[in-house]
Amino acid sequence: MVETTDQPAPSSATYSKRRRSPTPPPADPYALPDDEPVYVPLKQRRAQLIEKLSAKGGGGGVTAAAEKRKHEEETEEREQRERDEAEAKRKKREHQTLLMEAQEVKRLKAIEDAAKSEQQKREEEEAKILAAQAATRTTLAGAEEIAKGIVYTERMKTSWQAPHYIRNQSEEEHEAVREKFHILTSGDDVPPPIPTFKDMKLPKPLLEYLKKKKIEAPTPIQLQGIPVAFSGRDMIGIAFTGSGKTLAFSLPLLMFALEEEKRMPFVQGEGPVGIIICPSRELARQTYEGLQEMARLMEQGGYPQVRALLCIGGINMSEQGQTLSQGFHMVVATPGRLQDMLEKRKFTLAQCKYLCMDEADRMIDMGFEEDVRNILSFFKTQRQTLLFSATMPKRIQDFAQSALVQPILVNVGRAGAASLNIIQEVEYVKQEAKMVYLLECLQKTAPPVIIFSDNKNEVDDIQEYLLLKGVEAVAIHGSKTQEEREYAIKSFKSGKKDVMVASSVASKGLDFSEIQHVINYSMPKEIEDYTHQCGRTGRAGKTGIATTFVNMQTPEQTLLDLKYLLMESKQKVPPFLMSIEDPNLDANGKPIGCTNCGGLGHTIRNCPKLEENQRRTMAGIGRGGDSGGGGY
Ligand SMILES: Nc1ncnc2c1ncn2[C@@H]1O[C@H](COP(=O)(O)OP(=O)(O)OP(=O)(O)O)[C@@H](O)[C@H]1O
Repeated sequence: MVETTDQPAPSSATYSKRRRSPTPPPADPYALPDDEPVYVPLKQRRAQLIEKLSAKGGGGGVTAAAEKRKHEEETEEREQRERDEAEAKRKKREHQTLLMEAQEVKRLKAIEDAAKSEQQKREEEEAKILAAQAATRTTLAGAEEIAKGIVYTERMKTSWQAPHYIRNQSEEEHEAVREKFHILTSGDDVPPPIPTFKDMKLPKPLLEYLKKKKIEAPTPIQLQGIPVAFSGRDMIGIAFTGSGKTLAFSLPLLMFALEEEKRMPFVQGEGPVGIIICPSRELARQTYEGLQEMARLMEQGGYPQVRALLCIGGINMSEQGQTLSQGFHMVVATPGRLQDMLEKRKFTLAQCKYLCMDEADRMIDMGFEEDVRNILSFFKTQRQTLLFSATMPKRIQDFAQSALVQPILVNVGRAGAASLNIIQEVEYVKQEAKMVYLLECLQKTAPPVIIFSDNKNEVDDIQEYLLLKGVEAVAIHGSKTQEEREYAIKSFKSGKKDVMVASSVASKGLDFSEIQHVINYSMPKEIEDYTHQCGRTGRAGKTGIATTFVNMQTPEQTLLDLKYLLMESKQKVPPFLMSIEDPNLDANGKPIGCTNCGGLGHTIRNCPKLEENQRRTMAGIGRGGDSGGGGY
């Protein structure tokens, strides 16, 4: 039967029984129409294709693998690129933060700086320069001590004591004595000053020796310095030129040597018990001769024999063969030769307990610092260390503290100031007129006269000129041979020659008796040199004259240093010096001065000494250039 289309409309029941398509889900507004192609991302499509191709196998497999590799590489590349970009962004952000931070610090500092006074700023700057200077210097101790971290903290002990009546005096009474002699001290338990040699308990032959030399009462540096040294204390002794420092450190060494010899006589290979290091050969010889003389007199007075060795360059050590073979108690040396002898094991410092450095500041400034450090490494035990000089800038004092144990500072007069016994005259002399004027200037006093020049050629020229004019003159400077130097010193000392022409360092510390007149043919750049040069006259309480030539070629800063030094030493200041204005005055109109060298006419920022030190470092100069004394 064929169903026809005119059948009645089905009932709902019938309708419900018919197969119908299921009810569609609620419409998704975002759903794609069924016939719309679905979007497959490229990555996925590629993967599908690769999969398909690899399923087919054969040659297609190779291509698929290559495709896959390529795809992986690309992915890797892209990911790396993304990582790099992220890192770059992070860095940029970080950099920006640092930059901002730095800008903020700068801004705050600017506010702080504006609030600071000029003086504070200057002080900070100077402290920086000083610290930079200090950083170039390392501890003044032997390499072994530094390596092993050995630091001595206890003072050396001796059996010496001040006489009972002095010990019983109050500290106020001791202070009154110091005040009377213008002695300043610092440090713990400073031994009392002793105003007579007898009360220092010196043996009779020594007292007689001093009397014979017309040394009746101790000078200020001696009356305080000798008790400090006798007590075994480390010390920095500062006193003006010609004030008797040599005796202040020679006497204690001699007494110590006698004590040791008495305890146990020295035989070959033993000793020394003490050394004195000097910056020049001449100065070493002078100190050695003084020690020898005192030792001889002691022996004649019934005390045991003590021997000294002179250890300087330019002499044949075998001349002292007997001393070397007998064992010796004391050594007076220049740093270079001493170091050489120690390295060659000619003797050791195993028993050495006393070390004195004369003109310690110059020794360090002249480039002997490393030699001194090497020498220190030969010490086997703690020693008593004494540093002496007429000038001792703070930087050297600070540096030296590292080598000293609870040191005592004994200062007579301001460090660097010239002796008050010298009349200092400054004369304006044109460069071309100097030589001729020199002859006239020589008439100011009777001989002996020393003329200083800072230039070796000039020293020779002056000597030649004077000889031509019939003046008995000798010359000394660093390029002269040892014989020439010895001849010059001997003939000048003995009075055979009237005038000595010297380069500035050549005769520093030398004690020529009764020099009447010092002529500074050119004003030294460093004011300390001026002090030392003038100090060749007016020694041991005598008076003397120092004449200094200046002219247009003398730097204004040097003239300012000179002006202040003259004012400090209560000298007449010529009007042309007086009229020089100081650009570095503090708020009270006082000179700021230099914390490095102590000169008052400049600040550390333009210190000639610093410049000279830098020049030396750059040039790699050690051992004092034209030392004239030839430290070695
Ligand atoms: N107490 C004293 N009384 C008189 N004269 C003395 C006294 N002590 C030392 N002298 C003499 O004074 C002179 C200078 O002494 P010394 O050479 O020790 O001075 P200095 O302070 O070392 O000088 P410089 O710093 O120039 O080296 C010497 O001739 C010395 O004999």
